[in-house]
Amino acid sequence: DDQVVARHKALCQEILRHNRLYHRLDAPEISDAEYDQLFRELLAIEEQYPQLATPDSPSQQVGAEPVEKFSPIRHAQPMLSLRNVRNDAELRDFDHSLRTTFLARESELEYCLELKLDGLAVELTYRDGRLLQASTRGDGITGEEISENIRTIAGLPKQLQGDYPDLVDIRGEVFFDLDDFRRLNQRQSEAGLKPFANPRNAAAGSLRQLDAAVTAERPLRIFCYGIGRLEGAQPETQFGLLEAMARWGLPVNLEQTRVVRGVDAVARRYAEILDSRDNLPYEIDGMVIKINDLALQHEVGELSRSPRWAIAYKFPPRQAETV
Ligand SMILES: Cc1ccc2cc(C(N)=O)cc(O)c2n1
Repeated sequence: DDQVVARHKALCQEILRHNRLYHRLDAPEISDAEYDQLFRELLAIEEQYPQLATPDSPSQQVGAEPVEKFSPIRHAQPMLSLRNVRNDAELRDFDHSLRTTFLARESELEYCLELKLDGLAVELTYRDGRLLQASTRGDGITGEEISENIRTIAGLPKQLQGDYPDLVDIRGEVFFDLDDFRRLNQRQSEAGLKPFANPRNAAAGSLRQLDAAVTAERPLRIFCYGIGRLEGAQPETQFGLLEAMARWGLPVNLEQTRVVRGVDAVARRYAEILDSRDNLPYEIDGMVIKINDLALQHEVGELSRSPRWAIAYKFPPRQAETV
């Protein structure tokens, strides 16, 4: 009767709307349990009134659903996380422990200093200069396969150029420019959708979209900062590695990177960045400090989950916005 037909129509609309929100915008408004309840009610009505199970009913499209999740990718070399220091005293401990314990050198160490982008870490595997696959960091050992989505990032070359290696795992941070982030949230609100809490969540949400067409509408950026496997000539220093990646055509934040000697110069650069971070077009949450000489990095080695030769010097949490 009319009431059943009306209920069936309402269920179809609600279910199709949820599919769009969930699969295309990664912003569901009802829980999976509520969604399942709607679907069960729809199937019950169509069991009683088979004529309602028309081709455009959600019940006829099951199976056509895009993949519910990403396939797992095991990183050939684990993607290590960075330990943190939060003040100059801890920074000096880090430097002192390196110079005395591991390198038995009292002389000053040379460090490569980068901005620490507040985004999502990814790994890009290039074979013969072409992007073979891309994955999120995940737990450092296994990530999610997101090659389709990564390919939508403007500025990321499909083909490396120059003296690129036969095979290289590039590590980088995917992020949003602040202006693009604000515009995206404007669009979210206009579409009656939940805005993203911060640029990092927006980058993660945009990159982990099941539908790459949605990712393509998101102006994601990437800065490459390191490598895993590299079959080819090894650069001598961290800065040299960054220059090589830039030469191959990869986006690298070279002009914001410094090589300095001694911990005092590290502290000075940190103060400089902390002071000027609000002028940057993207969010950073600190500075990355790495021993510049790659042979020394290998000599110093790694802890279970983090390099011994690197540290993140984090900024203090932002003061609550003064109203
Ligand atoms: C080894 C390592 C791990 C995480 C990193 C993260 C960033 C970053 N978020 O910018 C930069 C780096 O050079 C990193 N380096």
